[in-house]
Amino acid sequence: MKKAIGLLGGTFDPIHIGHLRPAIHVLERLELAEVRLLPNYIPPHRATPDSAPAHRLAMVKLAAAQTPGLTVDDRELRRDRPSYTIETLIELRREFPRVPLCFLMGMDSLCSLDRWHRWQELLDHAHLVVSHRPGWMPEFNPTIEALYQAHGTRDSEQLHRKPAGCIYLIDNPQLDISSTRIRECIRAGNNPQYLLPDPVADYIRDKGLYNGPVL
Ligand SMILES: Nc1ncnc2c1ncn2[C@@H]1O[C@H](COP(=O)(O)OP(=O)(O)OP(=O)(O)O)[C@@H](O)[C@H]1O
Ligand SMILES: O=C(O)c1ccc[n+]([C@@H]2O[C@H](COP(=O)([O-])O)[C@@H](O)[C@H]2O)c1
Repeated sequence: MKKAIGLLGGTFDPIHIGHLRPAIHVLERLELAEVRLLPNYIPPHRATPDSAPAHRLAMVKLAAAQTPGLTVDDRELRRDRPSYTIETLIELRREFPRVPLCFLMGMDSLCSLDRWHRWQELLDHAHLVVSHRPGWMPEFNPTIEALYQAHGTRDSEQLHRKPAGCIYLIDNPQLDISSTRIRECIRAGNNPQYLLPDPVADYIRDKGLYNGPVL
């Protein structure tokens, strides 16, 4: 079987170290072929992002350019409608019929997975690799608990033996960073250095995103 592909979907408004360190950790620990960063167009379950899709994509590209193994997949931005993960996974599965696909997410995303569009079908097309996130204990509601009982594994080899169907909680270094906090930091006129890659911070400053000063 070909090497597994990692997928990290997000609004990335903006992309930050809390996305990138877990992505690199998973890439290396699970020996993935790559981790594709998939910026969404219209996030299904949240308010419209502050910055336009083109800005969010540009920042994701700047972040990925610095790191071997991280690539950018802009397919959701080419669909002019809410970015439902199930549609993305079905499309990718058609392109890679037998390759293991690992959809990466933070613990916050797993805890609310039962509110995703056609969530029962997600594991037919991909594994879920879940990073711990400060403030989010793996305390599942009964539906997610049942899903985890049926699909959870502690054996990472399973992710390579099967193309889809496992939930794997990965023990990653935890970083208490969010895009919300970064937007607030910039809005308050504070310095976001070391929370996100320098080229992304420069881009935000140049474009005056999040009401920061345009230089
Ligand atoms: N610090 C973090 N540690 C682990 N996973 C994270 C972290 N930040 C984001 N993620 C995960 O990355 C994915 C994309 O996150 P998203 O782009 O919404 O970032 P965010 O920081 O949660 O944004 P916001 O604060 O705007 O809600 C989600 O699956 C989320 O759980
Ligand atoms: O498909 C859904 O219904 C769905 C609901 C919520 C989130 N998602 C996806 O989960 C990823 C993280 O979302 P977010 O809102 O935390 O940036 C991103 O790829 C979203 O498109 C998908």
